[in-house]
Amino acid sequence: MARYELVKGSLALITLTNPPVNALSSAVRYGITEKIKRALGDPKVKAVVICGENERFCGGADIREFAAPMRGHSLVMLFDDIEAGEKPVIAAIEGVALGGGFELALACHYRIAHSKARLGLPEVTLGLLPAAGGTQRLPRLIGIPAALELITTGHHVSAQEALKLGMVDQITDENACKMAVEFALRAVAKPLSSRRISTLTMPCPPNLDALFEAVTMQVQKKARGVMAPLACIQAVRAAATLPYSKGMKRESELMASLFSSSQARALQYCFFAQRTAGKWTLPSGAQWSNIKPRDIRRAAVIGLGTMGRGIAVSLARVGISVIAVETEKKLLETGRQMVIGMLERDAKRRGVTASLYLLQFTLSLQDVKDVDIVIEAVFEDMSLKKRLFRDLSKVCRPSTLLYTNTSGLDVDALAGVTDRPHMVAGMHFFSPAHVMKLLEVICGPRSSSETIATAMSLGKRMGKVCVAVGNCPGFVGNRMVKTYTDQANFLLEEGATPEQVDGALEEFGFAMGVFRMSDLAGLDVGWRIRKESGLTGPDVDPKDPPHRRQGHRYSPIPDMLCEQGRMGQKTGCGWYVYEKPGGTEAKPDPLIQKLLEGYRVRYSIQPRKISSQELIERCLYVLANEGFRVLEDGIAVQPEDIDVIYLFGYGFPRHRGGPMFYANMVGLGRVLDRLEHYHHAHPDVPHLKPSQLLKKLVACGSPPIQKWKEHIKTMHSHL
Ligand SMILES: CCCCCCCC(=O)CC(=O)SCCNC(=O)CCNC(=O)[C@H](O)C(C)(C)COP(=O)(O)OP(=O)(O)OC[C@H]1O[C@@H](n2cnc3c(N)ncnc32)[C@H](O)[C@@H]1OP(=O)(O)O
Ligand SMILES: NC(=O)C1=CN([C@@H]2O[C@H](COP(=O)(O)OP(=O)(O)OC[C@H]3O[C@@H](n4cnc5c(N)ncnc54)[C@H](O)[C@@H]3O)[C@@H](O)[C@H]2O)C=CC1
Repeated sequence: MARYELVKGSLALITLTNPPVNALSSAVRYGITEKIKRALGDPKVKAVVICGENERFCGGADIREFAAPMRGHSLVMLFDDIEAGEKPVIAAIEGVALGGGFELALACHYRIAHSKARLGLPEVTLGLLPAAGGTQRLPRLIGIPAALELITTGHHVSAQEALKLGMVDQITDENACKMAVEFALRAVAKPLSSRRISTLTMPCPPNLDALFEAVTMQVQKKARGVMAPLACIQAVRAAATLPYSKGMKRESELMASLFSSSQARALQYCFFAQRTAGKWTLPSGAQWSNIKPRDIRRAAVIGLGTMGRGIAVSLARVGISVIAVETEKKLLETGRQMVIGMLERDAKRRGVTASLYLLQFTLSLQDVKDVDIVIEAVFEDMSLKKRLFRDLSKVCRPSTLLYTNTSGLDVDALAGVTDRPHMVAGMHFFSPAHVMKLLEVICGPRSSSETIATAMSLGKRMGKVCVAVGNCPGFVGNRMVKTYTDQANFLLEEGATPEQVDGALEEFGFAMGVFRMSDLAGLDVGWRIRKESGLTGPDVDPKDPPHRRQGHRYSPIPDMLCEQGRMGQKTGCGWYVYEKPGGTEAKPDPLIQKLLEGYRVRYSIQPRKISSQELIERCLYVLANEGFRVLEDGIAVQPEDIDVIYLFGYGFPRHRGGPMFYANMVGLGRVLDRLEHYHHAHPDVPHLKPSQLLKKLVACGSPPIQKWKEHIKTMHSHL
């Protein structure tokens, strides 16, 4: 786990050997401790270089080991020994130096980094703090403000930035290890006292209290209820106010309070869930590792509305040429200007040149005949989309793959009108498509493995987190979110207000509650979908009373808002009122209060006071319940896929892990009990009826989430 070599007769080269990221597992910690002892004790050795195998210095502690209490050699003692040693130790940083890996580098006397390396202390993103001296050494090295920024956000920095901040001593385009060896030979003669970071005097700005207060407020605003960033601030404050040894003690106490917290477990689960979702498998046996995706160079985007524009930008900024198609000159021109503006702003932010030469705009579908793929983003209208897919199969060459960005229509029905049903699938982007990280890739029953692999790999190339899911109305995300918004609407009928429901959800950790989010997205989006599925509009069965549709309870309140032209932020009012159309500051609207009161009177609903507990349980347990049904139906293969969709597409608070992980944390037995209770109270809401899978898991003793897969019938997979 750590290799030892004597080079140039007087240098010990210690290489961490724990692929793929040389994580500091207990075996690695043991290995380095032994090798450092040997190097420091060998009179032939005058200096030491530490590097990592496969051009990666170290990705930090082995996160998998955090599931159990930490055992084995202590990093803190090892790092103190390295720093206190009388021989210069040089960290040769290639690839990454993150978390414990960067703390190891901070304990060394010098740091040489490759120009492409990335460095940082991302522990906070795992619900922890850098507890191997990171919170004490980094502020001493680069000052309190910069250290606070890095430690509380977990941001990685480039080697160039690290050099500017003083985190490394030198950067190189050559092999960092070779450079470090040469550097070490020169360092032998130099005194080490000024190189021991723990002994440096802390550079303290004069207004220390104000600084800590401002950062605390910033953190509380950005990540409400999240513990780790606040603990990070306290640890850095200790560095600023206490001697090193006392600061280390405080760092360790704060880490102990985080280490076994539910937030840390949730955040670490998110880290692995994201990686698990990237490893998709189809029932045919095709998977991420054995199917070659097509190389995509030219794409067409049909429809330059809200979504088409973002999709065009996402493609062009990774070097894919785009032909965008619209129906009218005016719409094409508006779309063109928007896309160009978005690309230019994006390029400016990234310090690159906007790749405008990759864009082409047309009113003729014939122009897409030679592209590798088409992504359709026209109105959510099945007959329009079918017409378009028929035309596309006539226009495009036989090898062109066809994708739809529908938010919930049947992908297979679209495949069925083409001459190439196996080459059709869904690529469901989220709005705004050039910003949101999630991409649901929808596998129709006839979609080929290559079609799916190509969408997944293209998504990754565009910087998306891709999740492969099956084909059903709303797929995973929108199918589930309907149950959540339905509950929120029912709660309004029963006595809650939009601000009460949103307040409870925001307190839980959502950046925006369900009603504020609907106002932002536009209420007309859901209205159009409800009309399309016959829940409102002329297709409604006239025998259905207003609060019942298709045999179940239905809330017509959102439709009533749309009928009044209250479409959300864009019209200046929706569930809330805004200062102007397009305004963002939501204020409670007395007209909504009146509308709700009138509704309750008309349907003889006695309003009641609803607790935050009920608001959260009804909205979130029903969400997880539908997640269990999604798993049961084989629309998602594993709970991690659902959670990743909710984390990246719906703003589910990361420190809660996602709806399925949250249900697991609450306890499946409790979720089942509460759903039974609410279903008993509202028998006309089928989504409150506990799913079979939930009952089965509880009957099996509520296994941990990683084991649920064993209880899901994979032979029914629709992927
Ligand atoms: C009281 C107790 C006191 C304890 C004191 C200890 C305090 C500490 O020292 C705390 C820490 O370090 S916490 C760890 C901090 N490090 C990180 O957060 C880095 C996590 N890794 C990454 O960002 C990317 O993997 C990275 C950028 C490194 C590489 O990205 P890639 O996209 O190239 O590769 P991935 O697909 O992400 O990863 C490849 C495989 O490696 C696994 N992995 C990555 N980092 C790991 C890590 N740190 N520990 C364990 N496994 C890790 C990753 O899961 C993936 O595995 P497979 O999915 O099986 O292939
Ligand atoms: N808006 C959203 O938040 C999301 C929407 N979607 C889906 O993306 C699709 C597009 O939605 P939006 O961009 O919001 O709609 P939009 O109404 O903003 O834009 C649709 C555009 O398609 C154009 N169009 C219509 N027929 C066309 C044709 N035959 N050829 C070329 N262009 C044509 C229209 O002129 C319009 O500019 C829909 O299927 C929607 O369900 C998916 C995810 C999120």
